[in-house]
Amino acid sequence: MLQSMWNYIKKHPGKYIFGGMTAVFTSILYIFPNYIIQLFIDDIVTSRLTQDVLGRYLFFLFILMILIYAGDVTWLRILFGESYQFQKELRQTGFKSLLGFRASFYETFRSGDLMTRMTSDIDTIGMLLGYGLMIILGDGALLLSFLAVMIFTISWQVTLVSLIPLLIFGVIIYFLSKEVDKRYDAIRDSVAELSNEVLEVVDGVRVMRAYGRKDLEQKRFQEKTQKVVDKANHLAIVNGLFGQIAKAFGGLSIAIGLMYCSYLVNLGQLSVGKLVSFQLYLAMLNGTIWGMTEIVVIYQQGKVSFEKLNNLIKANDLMEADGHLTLDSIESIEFQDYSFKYKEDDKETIKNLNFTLQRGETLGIVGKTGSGKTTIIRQLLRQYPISGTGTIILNGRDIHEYQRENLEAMIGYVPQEHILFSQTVKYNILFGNSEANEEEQLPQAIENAAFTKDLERMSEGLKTLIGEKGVSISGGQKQRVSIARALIKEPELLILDDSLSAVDAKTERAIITNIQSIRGDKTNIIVTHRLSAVNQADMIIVVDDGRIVESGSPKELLANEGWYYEQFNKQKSEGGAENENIH
Ligand SMILES: Nc1ncnc2c1ncn2[C@@H]1O[C@H](COP(=O)(O)OP(=O)(O)OP(=O)(O)O)[C@@H](O)[C@H]1O
Repeated sequence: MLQSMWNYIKKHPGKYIFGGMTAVFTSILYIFPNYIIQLFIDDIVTSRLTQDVLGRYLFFLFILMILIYAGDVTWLRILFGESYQFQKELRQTGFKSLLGFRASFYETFRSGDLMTRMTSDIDTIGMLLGYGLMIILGDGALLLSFLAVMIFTISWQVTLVSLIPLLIFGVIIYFLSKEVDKRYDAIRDSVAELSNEVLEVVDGVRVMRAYGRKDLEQKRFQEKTQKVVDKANHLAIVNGLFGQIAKAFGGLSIAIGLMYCSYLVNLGQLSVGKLVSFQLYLAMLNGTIWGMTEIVVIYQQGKVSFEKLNNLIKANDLMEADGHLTLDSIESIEFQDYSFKYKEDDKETIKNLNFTLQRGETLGIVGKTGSGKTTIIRQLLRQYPISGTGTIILNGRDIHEYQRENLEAMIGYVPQEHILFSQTVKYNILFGNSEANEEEQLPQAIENAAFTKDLERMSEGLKTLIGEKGVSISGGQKQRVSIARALIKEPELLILDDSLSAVDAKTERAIITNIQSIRGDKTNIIVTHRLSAVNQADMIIVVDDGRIVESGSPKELLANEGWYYEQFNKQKSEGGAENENIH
């Protein structure tokens, strides 16, 4: 952690050198008011105080006050400004890592935990570079200057003796700091748990109400907030000890100093003015040492937070190294004896897949729920590291030889759970292709996704805000906005993963017909439970328990009289499937 802070400081040497010098200069100025008071008292004791001299002392005190104020404002502004800048850089680095991670990473980190790392942990680290450095620079410089003045202008023996309790105090603080570390770690974990709870409740509030679980959730939430309070109290006990011990040892050091000074005054070896100013220095020294103990707490908390953030930034989602080849088009996709297993599972989810898809063809993937259809799609999207056997060949080369980002740019993916942003309809569609022409491509994509009529009914049209800040749109509308987003990208490969489940059969037919007519020689993969969505496909594979159990054109599969044939007839009798125009 210190290394990364040091690296930041080294990047801005000018500001830190100027800030540091101003801090030291200002700290030295703090000595002078005490010195003036010392002269003032000695003048009273020796009856040398005149109105003139008093006026001069007051004038100097006034000037010192202004200089100290200006100095403190200058260096503190630099320090805190840079601390916010440092936080900004950490957030950007963290966010960049988040964007780079794959599905497997998000399955191990919970959202609340990620939020805590990106928000309060970074605040805590920033506090160390801002407030922490302020204490080190300000109080450190004060401490050194007070010590120097006490040793050289008053008495080094008195200074040493008075400091003994403070040294013992330092040792105690060192051991207490370890406890702070543990207890702070526990607090931030319980805060992360609380954030998870809030996110889950916000996400599932409708289901929660429908199941009458409001009171139960309230109770669970109360328990979690109570846990945070308990952990905070647990930490406060140790933090509180710091203050009490500091006061006790500080008092002891003032008492020792006072006794020793009085003894020297009696012997005539110390003036009364020096005794008073020594006590003032000692009191101020205590203040700075108290500040230095705070740095222990801030440091320990910063260390815990930094480790958490670093775990995120350095997290390895175990993806294989990126490939080097670039893609301009997708000519063919071939699965060769391909098997894949999720990290947590002990057996393979998809097994020995063999199929080929040529440019311009449409592949339908069907099968029972949980049979592995989405898992096949995830392999093409390279959401998981290689953990299976066999190969996926793209344009004659292993898929892993291609640059991931380049491959992603070729694919238009409509996932099962439709993720839309809390923005306008237009923003969500143009998200697929920000350079798309708004006069032509945008309305075309909307039309092809059969969303034009829905849009006309929306009061603000394309500017309608959807999601959190705007209107809630239906599941079927969400699906079509997502499809329009993929279509506007005009991708080489379009993947619809059960993306038509919430639209009626007529709308589904319209979308499929549109896709087939506009996609020309581009490739499509349609995963579906409704067989009518793939009755125009060039090839269909039927997946069962991760294996391809049937494959061929819709006509061939009907002739096979297997699972496809059964389902087709079942759906037809239920009025769902359309058997017209079967290939
Ligand atoms: N991230 C994951 N980690 C571990 N197992 C997973 C993961 N995702 C899916 N599975 C398991 O893999 C199997 C296949 O899931 P998959 O989502 O590919 O099926 P599917 O055919 O698309 O199902 P559906 O039709 O219901 O969408 C299931 O048993 C599922 O529990």
